[in-house]
This record gives sequence, C-alpha cells and structure tokens, in this order.
Amino acid sequence: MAPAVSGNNAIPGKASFKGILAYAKPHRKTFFGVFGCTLIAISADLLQPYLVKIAIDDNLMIGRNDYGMLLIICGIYLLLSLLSFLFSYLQSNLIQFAGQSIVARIRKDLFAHITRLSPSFFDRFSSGSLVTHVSSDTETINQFFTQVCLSLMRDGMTLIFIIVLMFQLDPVLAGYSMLLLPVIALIAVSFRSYMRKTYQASRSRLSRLIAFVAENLAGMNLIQAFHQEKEQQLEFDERNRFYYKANLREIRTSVLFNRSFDLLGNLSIAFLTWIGGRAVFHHTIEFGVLYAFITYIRQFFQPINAITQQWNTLQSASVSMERIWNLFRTEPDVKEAARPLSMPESPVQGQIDYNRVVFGYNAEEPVLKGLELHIAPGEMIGIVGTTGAGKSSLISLLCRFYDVQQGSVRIDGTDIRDIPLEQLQRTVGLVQQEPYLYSGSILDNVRLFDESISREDVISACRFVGADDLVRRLPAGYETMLSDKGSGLSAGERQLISFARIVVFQPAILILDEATANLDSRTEQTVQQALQAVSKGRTTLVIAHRLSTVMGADRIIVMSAGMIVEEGTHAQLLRMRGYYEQLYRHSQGSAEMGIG
Ligand SMILES: Nc1ncnc2c1ncn2[C@@H]1O[C@H](COP(=O)(O)OP(=O)(O)OP(=O)(O)O)[C@@H](O)[C@H]1O
Repeated sequence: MAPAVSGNNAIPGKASFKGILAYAKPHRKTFFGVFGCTLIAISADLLQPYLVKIAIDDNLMIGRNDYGMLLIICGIYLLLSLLSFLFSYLQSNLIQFAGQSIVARIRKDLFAHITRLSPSFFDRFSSGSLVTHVSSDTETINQFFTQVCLSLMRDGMTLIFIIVLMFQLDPVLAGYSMLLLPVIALIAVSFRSYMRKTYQASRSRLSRLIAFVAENLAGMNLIQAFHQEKEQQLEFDERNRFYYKANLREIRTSVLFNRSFDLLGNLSIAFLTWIGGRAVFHHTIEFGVLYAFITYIRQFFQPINAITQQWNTLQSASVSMERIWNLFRTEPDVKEAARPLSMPESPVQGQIDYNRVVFGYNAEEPVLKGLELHIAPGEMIGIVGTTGAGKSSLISLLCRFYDVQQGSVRIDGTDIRDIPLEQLQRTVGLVQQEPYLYSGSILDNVRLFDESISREDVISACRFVGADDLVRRLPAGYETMLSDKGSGLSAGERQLISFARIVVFQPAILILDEATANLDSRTEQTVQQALQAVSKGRTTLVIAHRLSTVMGADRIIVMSAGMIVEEGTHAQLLRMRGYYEQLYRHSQGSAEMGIG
C-alpha cells in the first residue's frame, strides 16, 4: 500500500497551522461575532446562581418575605435564561457557518491542487489515502474550528468568570477550591500522552482500512477473475480487527478519563459541603453563598473537562493539518516553464525529436538509455517490443507526464519543457488502451464537457470514426448517460468514443497505446478504419502488441530494454531477419493457433 502523505507521527508544524489558519482570516468578523455571543451567553448563565444567592440571603434567610423582590428576581432569572438560549444558538450557528465555509474552501483548493499534480505523485500515493485527505482530514479541520476553537473560547471564559465570581463571593472557600486545580491538571496531563497514542493508532489503522477498501473496489473485476475473494477477505478481516481493537482502546481511555473527572467533581462537592457547611454553622458565611459555591463548583469541572476533551480533536486536527499542508506543499514534478515559449509554427507541423533521452522512474535505474528518435510531420510510427521495453515510457515523455533526466524531447524544434502545458495538451492527443470515460452523457464524453463544442460537431466526429450508428442505437442516443467509466459500452465502443474526441479536439500529434489489443477481429476492423481516418494528416505513434495494427505504418521501431534495436517498414524489417522477424513469426504462429 502506498504511504500516507505524511506519517501519523507528524509533529504539528507551525507552518501547517499558519497555512490553514490563513483560511480563517476572511472570517475574522464572524469569529468576533462568536466571541460577543459567547460573552453574553456565559454572563447570563453564570449570573443565575448569583441571583438565587441574593434571593436566599437578602430575602428568604432574613425573613423579609418581600414577594415583589422575589418576583423581580425570578423574572430576571427567566430573562437571563432566554438571553443565554438566544446567544448560544447564534454562537453555534455563526461558528458552524465559519467552519463549514473554511473547510469547503480548503476542499476546493485541495482538489484543484491534486488535479495539477504529476502522474509520478499518483504512482507514489494510493487513491485511498487521498480520499481520506479530501474527506475525513478536512472534516477534522472543521471540528477544529467548530469544537476546539469554540470550546477554548466558551469554556475558557466560563472558567475565568467562575473563578472571579468565587473569589468575589468568598476568598477562603475559593482558595480551597483552587487546591483542586493542580490535581485536575495532573490527571489531564497524565492521560494526555496516552490518549494521543491511542488516537493515532486508531486513525492510522482506519486510513489503512479505507485505502484497502478503495483499492479493492477499483480492482474488483481482477479479484473476482483470479478468485482472490477469500485472500482479500482475510486481509480485510485482519485490518478490520486491528482497527476495531485500536478503536476500543481509544474509547476505553477516553471513558476512563471522563469518569475520573466526574469522580473528582463529586469528591470536591463533598469536600466543599463539609468545609462550607461548617462555616455556615459558625455563621462565617451565609447559606446563599454556600449554595452559589456548590453550583459554581459543579460548573467549574464542566469547562475543564470540555477543554481537555478537545485534546483528542486538537491532536487529530494537528495531524490532519500537517497532512493537508504537506499535500498543498507537494509541487508537481512537471512544471510550467518560467518563461514558456510558443511553438514557432502555427499550425503545429508535428515533427518530433527525441534527442539522446535518458529517463527512469527513479534516477538510479534508467528505463530509456540515450534514446534517439526523429519523426517527420504526418509520419505514422508503429512501436513494438517486449513487455517492459519502454514503449509506454516513450509516449509518457511526449505527453509530459514525466520529464527526461537527460537529453530532450522536441516538437517542431521546441523543447516540450518550454511549451505552455495547455498548448502541449492541445497538441498531443492520447488514446489509451482503456480510454477513460466520465460519468456523464456521450455528448459530454466526446467534447469533454467543453460547451463551446457544438452537438453537431460531436455528431459529425462520431460519424467520421463510424460511431454514430452505435450511439444512435443507445436508449437516449447522444444523451445516454454513462456511469462507472462507461461500463455499459464494449471496449471497442469506448475506443471509438475516444477516437471521436480526437476528431473533435484535432491534436496535431496522435498517440495510441495498444488501442486495439483487447478487441475481437470484427470490432478491430472498425477501429482500424477509424484509426486510418483519424491519423490522416497528423503525426501518429501507435504502440501495438498485434503487429497487424502497425504493419501499414510508415516506419516501425522495435524496442528492447530501453533502446531502439531495429527500425524500418514492415517489409524492410522482415528482410533484416532480426528481432522483428522473430516477433512476426511468433505472432503468425499465435494467429494460426487462434491466439491474440
Ligand atoms: N510508474 C512507474 N513507476 C516505476 N516504474 C515503472 C513505471 N511504469 C513503468 N515502469 C517500469 O519501466 C520499465 C518500462 O516500462 P514501460 O511501461 O515503458 O514498458 P512497455 O514497453 O510499455 O511495457 P508493456 O508493453 O508491458 O506496457 C519497466 O521495467 C516498468 O516496470
């Protein structure tokens, strides 16, 4: 499995925190609003026990029996409750609005950034871990704003207010209560590191589980074809069990922590009732003060507990921030030139030069070793060779999925690294063995959602490649919706749709990667005809395992171990009696035996 973008043990860096916080800046006013609402809601909440204390000490206990005053106190109490309700509601809505907006923006930028990354990045990172970053990591950041920030603000303020009110009521009792602070801090700190570990273990196991499911779903047909269901099930069970155990451990720790806090809270109430009760007996404090104190001490634990409970979220948020920030910092390997040059000829002629190209997926192991290849405008080149010879690598370089390590690839004399990426993408059209079809209509799949291309252009392109009849036979014609990479169409039909794309977008250079390898001979014929039609007037490179696909090419190059070992027309190569002739004889044998 590919590793996560950054390890789970990543130390939350300042840079990542600052970077993510920059997303919160436009919402400064909202955060001020939240602060204001919190201040009003807390004040309203905390004044209530104080009111009861006034009612007890200044009215009930001294036998004043002032009904009017009692009624006013009850009225104010009710009003404070309403205020607290209203401003708490406002505060929650405001913080949710800010959090959701921030995260929606991060998700948008993240997705845009991922789509700009080079194929080498996707070689390294599994789609499963990327799904986790875009979905759950951003959600954790939302929790950071809506839970951690809110709790720090609300519970932090509550704590300060309670301490002030306690000292104002009775400094001695308040002093006793403060004795509890170090005990609370000790418990919080001792649990902290353990909780962090359990949390991280559970997160990394969950991300491994998600990645496994995503990879399995993507390759389900292969798993079923090779009867790997049992093996995969065993592997899944193992990962599932690991996650289950880690999750249970995390929950157990968290419950133990919370219950210890409850226990401590109850012990302190007992302690205060003892000390305060004695003081009431000795008339050193009033009964209302003791009542207010007991109420405050209950409320005293709540914010501390709430803040420490946020520790988990803070931990996960810092890990998520670090991972997302690392992703943002990942630069595409293939970059736009600092000063891009446009190709001199317009329209593009389609001359291609590979000049002493050295390339490898890692620098130590070159796949192409000083390759030299020159292709004239409009020429059709067939590329053949054994598996792993470097055929796909050759065309990946022309599409600039990767950059050469030495030498250069040029189109019409311009190094492709100097050509603006968008112009290069328009110049080089690629039809892969398994053309990618999007969820959407046939119409949109041909014009790649480019509304500036008319329906008529799409229809005439389909007619040109011989796909019009097949599209019209579909239930909704050009509006037929394809789902799941066009699973309703045959391989040949998907191929024809991708040819129609080429006709619509008119690239000067066309690349076909084993485009007809999967087709039956009748469909192959249709596709061959389409290929002939599409390749007319443009430089075409065709990689084929079936020699029949490239026999008519202007030139065939034969590759082996990253080098061109033979080249010429079909007839010339046969006359050489070399590598190509062997391949040809082998393919003839296979055809006679009904293979390939
Ligand atoms: N993304 C990649 N990361 C690392 N190595 C790769 C990658 N793609 C290909 N290779 C390696 O580079 C070498 C050349 O591969 P390439 O796909 O270019 O050969 P090919 O001739 O197209 O083979 P095939 O006919 O099997 O598709 C092989 O050894 C292959 O294992």
